[in-house]
Amino acid sequence: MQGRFHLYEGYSLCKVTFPVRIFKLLGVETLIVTNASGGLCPDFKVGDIMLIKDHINLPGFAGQHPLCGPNDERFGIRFPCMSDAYNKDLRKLALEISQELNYTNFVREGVYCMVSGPNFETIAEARMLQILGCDSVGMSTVPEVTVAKHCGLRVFGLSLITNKVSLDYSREEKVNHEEVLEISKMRAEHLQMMVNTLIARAHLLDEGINVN
Ligand SMILES: O=P(O)(O)O[C@H]1O[C@H](CO)[C@@H](O)[C@H]1O
Ligand SMILES: Nc1nc2[nH]cnc2c(=O)[nH]1
Repeated sequence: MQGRFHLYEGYSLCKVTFPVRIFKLLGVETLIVTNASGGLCPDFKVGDIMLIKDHINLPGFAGQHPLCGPNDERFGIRFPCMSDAYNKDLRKLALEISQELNYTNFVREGVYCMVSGPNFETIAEARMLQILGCDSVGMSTVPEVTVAKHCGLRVFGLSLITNKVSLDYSREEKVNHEEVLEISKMRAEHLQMMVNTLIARAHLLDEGINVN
């Protein structure tokens, strides 16, 4: 996909995730998601690439969930397991690739949290998310991943840390969307390289071939 739909644009989560079901019907087996997010983990720097290990579906806690409503059994079961949403083998492969590409000083692993947006976090909200165990926060991805997991797609996710989320009332810098775009442009080639290499090697995992 070139771009995506967001909840904050006014689309229902059913519409936001519709393309994922189309992918499934087209025979797609693996969904690779990328996004931009704000770093909450104190160790993260702007420009880091975070391999998404897990997520927190904050809108889902409040009933904004793409699988609410009658379950379409053609896609998946009523109560899907979500404890292994991000495929372990692909994450391991991505870590190995980041070593080969000499990217280790800016590749991390962590937990992504979705909020609805469109405003960026207040300091109190950011502190709360950090306490909850979130390493980064953004306004997308989780609905698509949830629907992908529901219909049995294998998922791999990368989040680019485009800014540090303000956790301190004395900090003067303010996050803005221009910064998000600028950092995304700066890291675009590294992200492309990681994804391209991963795609080139992922099928070897399916065939049970040692990728090292
Ligand atoms: O998650 P993506 O769409 O990559 O982008 C993130 O960056 C935008 C805010 O700057 C929001 O859309 C947020 O979700
Ligand atoms: N919610 C949220 N989304 C983002 N997308 C990019 N940076 C951020 C951020 O700091 N907060």
